[in-house]
Amino acid sequence: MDSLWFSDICGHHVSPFTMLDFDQSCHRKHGFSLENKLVFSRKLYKQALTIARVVSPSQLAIVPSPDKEPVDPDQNHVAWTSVKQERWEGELVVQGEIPLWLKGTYLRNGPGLWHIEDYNFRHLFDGYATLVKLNFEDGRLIAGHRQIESEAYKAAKKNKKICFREFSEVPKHENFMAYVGDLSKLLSGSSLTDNANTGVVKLGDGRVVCLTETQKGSLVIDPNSLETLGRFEYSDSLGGLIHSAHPIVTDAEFLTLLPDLLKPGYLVVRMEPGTNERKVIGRVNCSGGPAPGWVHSFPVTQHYVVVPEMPLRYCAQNLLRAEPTPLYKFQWHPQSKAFLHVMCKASGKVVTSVEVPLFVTFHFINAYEEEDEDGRVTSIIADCCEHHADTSILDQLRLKNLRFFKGEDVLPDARVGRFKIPLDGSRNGKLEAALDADEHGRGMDMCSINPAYLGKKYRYAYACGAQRPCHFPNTLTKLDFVEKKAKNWYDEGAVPSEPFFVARPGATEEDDGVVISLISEKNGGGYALLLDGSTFKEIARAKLPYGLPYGLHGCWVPKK
Ligand SMILES: CC(=O)/C=C/C=C(C)/C=C/C1=C(C)CCCC1(C)C
Ligand SMILES: CC(/C=C/C=O)=C\C=C\C=O
Ligand SMILES: [Fe+2]
Repeated sequence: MDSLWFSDICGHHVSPFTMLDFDQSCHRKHGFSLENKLVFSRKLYKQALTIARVVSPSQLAIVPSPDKEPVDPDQNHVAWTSVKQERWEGELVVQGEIPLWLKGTYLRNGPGLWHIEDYNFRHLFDGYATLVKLNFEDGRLIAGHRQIESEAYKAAKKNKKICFREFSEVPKHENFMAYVGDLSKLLSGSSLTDNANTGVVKLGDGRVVCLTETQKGSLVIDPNSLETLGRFEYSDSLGGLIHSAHPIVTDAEFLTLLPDLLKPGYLVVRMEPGTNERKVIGRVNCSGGPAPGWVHSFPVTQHYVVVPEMPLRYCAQNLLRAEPTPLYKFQWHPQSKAFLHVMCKASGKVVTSVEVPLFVTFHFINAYEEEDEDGRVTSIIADCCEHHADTSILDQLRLKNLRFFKGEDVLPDARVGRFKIPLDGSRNGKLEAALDADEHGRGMDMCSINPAYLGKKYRYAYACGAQRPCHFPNTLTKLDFVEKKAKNWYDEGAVPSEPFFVARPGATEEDDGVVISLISEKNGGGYALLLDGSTFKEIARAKLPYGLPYGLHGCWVPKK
């Protein structure tokens, strides 16, 4: 049966046809019906056939993970080691002083479990989500962590194997028919992961949602118990399978981008607090390339949404592959160029699309409008953690590379990339470093700002930088875009996670507040750290009972 399938699929006579036709013809010939009768795009389907042609049945057998190598305990940093247990909660002993105004819960999400039984995952982004909380009140600190109960995680635990498509991992198929069945599930989205391991946001109505890049991976959690309450169901009929991992969330709205892989472009959508319905603000068509650029994040100004079109683009072929490619589900298309599109939030009109130098970024930091003396908006400034248009950072985030550090300086350089987008009809935008990257050791990612400055002219950002030699960002850094200086915090061998800024209630200065980070230490320990937002000096730390794995993004849930 396998070889029959293979030769059918390899047939050179294949004409464009729908899934339904395909299903019927499969059923006629082989008594095999594909589970999904969805009529899907001919284009994607033809791509599926191309992949099927290049994948030989032997490649579909269960294969050991290529990264399954003996782990050197000396290299086994707790940041890159699966979380010790499903959950824990307890009060921490605080050294220093937690300000009494700090009342609420910091939540941090990230991929904390990177194996199932003896199968080790490949990439940082594959891990099953571990949610961490730090609850501050009256100078005291209660911490906890818990695994997010996604369908993907529950199925993996039950079946002792990966059952959904993760960032780089794909369930192994027993035979070729199972592979073809999985392709149809991929196109309907049912085989995609809901492992909400990227971030966590508090909606304007108080609901707290963990997110990843698949829409189905939007899971509502309880910020106190960290229990997974269920899927956040989008009640609209916008469809699509993926969205930006970083929506812009304020008390007034939730904005996100839905990439359109079939007709390359993006829908800009908005959801009101208290609803589950996203409404379309507008649509941007891509200016180049066969597919939209990856939109892990995007920035907004007060009146505009900036839609980035990176030359690192989603790749339907790579989505369908059983084994990861060097760029996973993406492909680098330098010839397709890079663009930034600016959409008016009120009208949905694209006011400009400019070509910009090639860039690679996961994270935009902020954006704002620049005005002339008559108050007319002349340009938009958009800042991001920019990896010098070099995609190798994605490979550097493979667990094999993260777990192997022998002192070589292998972290690719990054900078604060500052785009200037003219609004006078010019066709090109500029990209320059906002400050000398040596200020932060030429490492730059995992940024936060004072949320009151979202979309507005701002002076400070907090991020992870580098003290070299290193293989991963290892400092906490305060960036000052006026003085063009950085202040750096460093603890030898420690891996700090995203510095998260919480403003002091009533503050008038942008940096009046605290910066929270969770630190994974080289000795296997870990602690919660509080820095003063202004001086960037330590004000408190509290040791955790054991070190936690590296985590990605957080949010602040103030005490009601
Ligand atoms: C953790 C992080 O930053 C990114 C996670 C990205 C994920 C889980 C992406 C998953 C995807 C699939 C499973 C298939 C569709 C493409 C894509 C969105 C990359
Ligand atoms: C850890 C990371 C991206 C996370 C995405 O959410 C990037 C690190 C880059 C290092 O320079
Ligand atoms: Fe991110």
